[in-house]
Amino acid sequence: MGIYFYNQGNGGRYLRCTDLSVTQKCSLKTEGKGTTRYDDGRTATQGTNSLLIELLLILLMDNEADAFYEGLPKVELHAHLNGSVSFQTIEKLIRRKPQLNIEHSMTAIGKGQRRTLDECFQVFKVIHQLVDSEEDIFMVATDVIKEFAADGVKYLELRSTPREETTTGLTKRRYIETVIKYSKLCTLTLIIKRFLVAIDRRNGSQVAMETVQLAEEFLLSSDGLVIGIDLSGDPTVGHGRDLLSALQKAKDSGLKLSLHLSEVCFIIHSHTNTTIKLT
Ligand SMILES: CNc1ncnc2c1ncn2[C@@H]1O[C@H](COP(=O)(O)O)[C@@H](O)[C@H]1O
Repeated sequence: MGIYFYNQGNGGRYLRCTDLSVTQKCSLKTEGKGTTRYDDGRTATQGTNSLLIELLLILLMDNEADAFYEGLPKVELHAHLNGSVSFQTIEKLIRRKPQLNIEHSMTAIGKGQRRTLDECFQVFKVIHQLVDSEEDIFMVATDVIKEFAADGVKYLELRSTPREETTTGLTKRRYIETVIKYSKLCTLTLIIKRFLVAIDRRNGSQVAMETVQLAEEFLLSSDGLVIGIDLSGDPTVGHGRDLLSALQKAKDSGLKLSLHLSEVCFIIHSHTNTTIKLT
């Protein structure tokens, strides 16, 4: 492990620690003493200040913990495709569609920011504007899978709501085909991929039934990639009861069910006697 700090020529002093996998750089107020070394052509001095060493060890431990957690094999069972788009991919999408005037702040909820449930669902609407063609969906699905793989995910269940867009010619069938296309193409990534076709409860029972029919077709034709149905969407809209027959149909045809239900408080005016055995 090397621990040293160096001058960058602009008067700034930087601390850097290196072991086999970690390089950490940070600016420091404290001055240190030591011998001069060369690092990438810059002058460097070895630190002897114990406070600095202590700080370096903390930084290293943080990095080692990150590396440890990154390396752990994981399963990801709740990834909405358009809820998993990284900053970098959003950047590419924004560049593709400058006419939309979409800014990063409109596509994500920053750390510590508070939003209402309604505002959260508005974010998805903005992302959907950016992801509205086969090319966009293919790029998003590819990036999301690669990023999960890089994060140590070994089993990934992606879910997404098929959409049709008349302006780009996108159909719901092509949407699903495009999401699973990369999963079929990529054999190198050591990650098991599965896909759930999502029902957005806002679209009502008729669309839910059509979505189940589409999912049934893919259950039979996608070589095991499409395995189930996800019920999602704004929980304040509509009533889960109206979707029960679609969910029952899905269950009867062998599709697995993953349901967002009862996420908000309602005053219950009426009950349903229908139950679906989930296991
Ligand atoms: C409490 N969290 C949540 N509850 C309910 N639905 C959610 C959700 N988080 C995401 N979605 C659903 O996922 C869609 C975006 O991804 P896809 O376009 O389908 O890939 C959202 O529009 C919403 O329907």
